[in-house]
Amino acid sequence: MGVQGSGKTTVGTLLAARLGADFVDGDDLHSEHNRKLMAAGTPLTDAERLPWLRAVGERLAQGGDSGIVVACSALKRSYRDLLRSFAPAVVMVHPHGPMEVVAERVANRRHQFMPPSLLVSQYEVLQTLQEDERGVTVDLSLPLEQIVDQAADYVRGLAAEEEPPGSDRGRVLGE
Ligand SMILES: Nc1ncnc2c1ncn2[C@@H]1O[C@H](COP(=O)(O)OP(=O)(O)OP(=O)(O)O)[C@@H](O)[C@H]1O
Ligand SMILES: O=C(O)[C@H](O)[C@@H](O)[C@H](O)[C@H](O)CO
Repeated sequence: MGVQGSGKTTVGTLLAARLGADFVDGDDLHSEHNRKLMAAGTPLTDAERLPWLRAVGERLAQGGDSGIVVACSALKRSYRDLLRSFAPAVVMVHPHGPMEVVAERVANRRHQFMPPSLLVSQYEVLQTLQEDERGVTVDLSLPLEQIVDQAADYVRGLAAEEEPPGSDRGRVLGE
């Protein structure tokens, strides 16, 4: 999860490889209508995000043979509640940090539909992870390797904790 340019695709791809899981970019699940709105510099409303979040939830719920990592902004608590209604065991990884750092990154990359002008609105909408949400916040200013280490440690820690005692599913994700 995270604002545009926070590193969801980059971190998600590396994390999925580390865990041996599939990777899906939620950007690929947006409707043509939503893509056009964003490309024109119009932030999506809750109602416009809803069908997209459902599609992301369905994809999460389908999973993959060895797990799945999905990149999705999931900016509000209510959006994440919706995703959890599809996939209750989902773990959030949130690369988070100063807007100035992200602004510089988005200024230096090309995106298929997301203009840098939407970044302020993304920070305005963002609600960070709350205490009772299963997830980890990582500092997006860190080198990618460290971000992925922290995220993978968190996910593996949870997987080990949640392994039922005496289970023959002793293998921790990605090992
Ligand atoms: N920790 C990092 N250190 C340096 N550069 C980074 C880091 N994380 C991401 N980047 C760079 O920042 C840019 C944005 O990253 P990325 O595309 O992964 O973000 P995103 O959240 O998926 O964006 P969007 O949601 O807009 O698709 C890319 O050019 C990426 O290489
Ligand atoms: O929730 C939203 O406003 C949007 O869908 C975006 O956040 C994009 O999907 C994405 O992150 C592209 O940069």
